[in-house]
Amino acid sequence: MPSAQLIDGKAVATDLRAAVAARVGGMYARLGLRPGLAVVLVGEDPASQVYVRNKHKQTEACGMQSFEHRLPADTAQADLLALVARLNADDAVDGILVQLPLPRQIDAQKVIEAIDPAKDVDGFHPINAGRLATGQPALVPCTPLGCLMLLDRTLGAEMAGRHAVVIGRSNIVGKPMAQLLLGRDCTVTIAHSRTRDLAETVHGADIVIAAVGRPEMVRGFWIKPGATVIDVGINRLPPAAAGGKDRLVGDVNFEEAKAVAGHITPVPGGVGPMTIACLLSNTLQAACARRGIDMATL
Ligand SMILES: Nc1nc2c(c(=O)[nH]1)N[C@@H](CN(C=O)c1ccc(C(=O)N[C@@H](CCC(=O)O)C(=O)O)cc1)CN2
Repeated sequence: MPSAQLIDGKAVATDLRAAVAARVGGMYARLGLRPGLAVVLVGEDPASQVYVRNKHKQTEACGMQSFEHRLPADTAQADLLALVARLNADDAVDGILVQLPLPRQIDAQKVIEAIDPAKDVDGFHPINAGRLATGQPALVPCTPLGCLMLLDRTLGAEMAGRHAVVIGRSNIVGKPMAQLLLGRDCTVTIAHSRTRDLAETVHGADIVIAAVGRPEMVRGFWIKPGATVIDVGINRLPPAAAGGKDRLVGDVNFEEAKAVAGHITPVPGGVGPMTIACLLSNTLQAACARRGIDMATL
């Protein structure tokens, strides 16, 4: 049985963090400036706590300033908006990220729209979404940006003219991913939970981006032989055997798909590590843009 080549997101993320750290070092040596990233966590969601801790560690490891703000789960929306306003006004802060999901009493869209678009390192603000959609320079959401970097390394110019199917239409992954693929001259289909004949649609794809949030939904027989499969899903399942550990699986049935695909990302170790590496890259980009520094000169 042939087996797909694994796309090693962990290794690509390590390279990207090293490239960011080198430029941050250059910025400090020449200008005495360190980019600053503020991360806000509301509540105690266990997965979010891990992601925020990793963001803090990796931000400091690449030489940037990390400002962490932890608020209780019952924080009022007005208090979170007041914190965002303070971070917008703080010149030491180049990037602001409010960790999602937020507790129910807070309207996430209102919070996203309160962030200064120049500091919106998540790329979720409508200004950045609009810039991406119209082909202008933008801060791009980290997970789809990470997927694009993996595709650039795997397929490069071969992406042009290929049929890409994005499964999922969220503002965070599906929609920006489709825009990025259009930017690489792919023919793009956005599929979602209401798509009829999803298996058949996916079977026509040279590139599959699975971002539905349903464990192992994409089956091996859906995949066109030789296709490139990028799995964005991170689903935690109970242990296979009593006393074991939780299992992390993607939105793709990995064992089935790897027998058919040409290239595939694993879960864990595929798209996930790229998300934080791209956040650091976006923070450096925001710091340079805000201060009129040409990043290429660092
Ligand atoms: N404001 C935001 N909130 C959230 C985002 C985001 O981009 N901006 N994305 C996700 C969570 N996330 C970062 O915040 C994230 C998810 C996964 C990983 C990662 O490294 N995953 C590992 C597995 C780690 C594990 O054991 O859980 C992997 O896939 O190898 C990093 C960051 C939702 N919220």
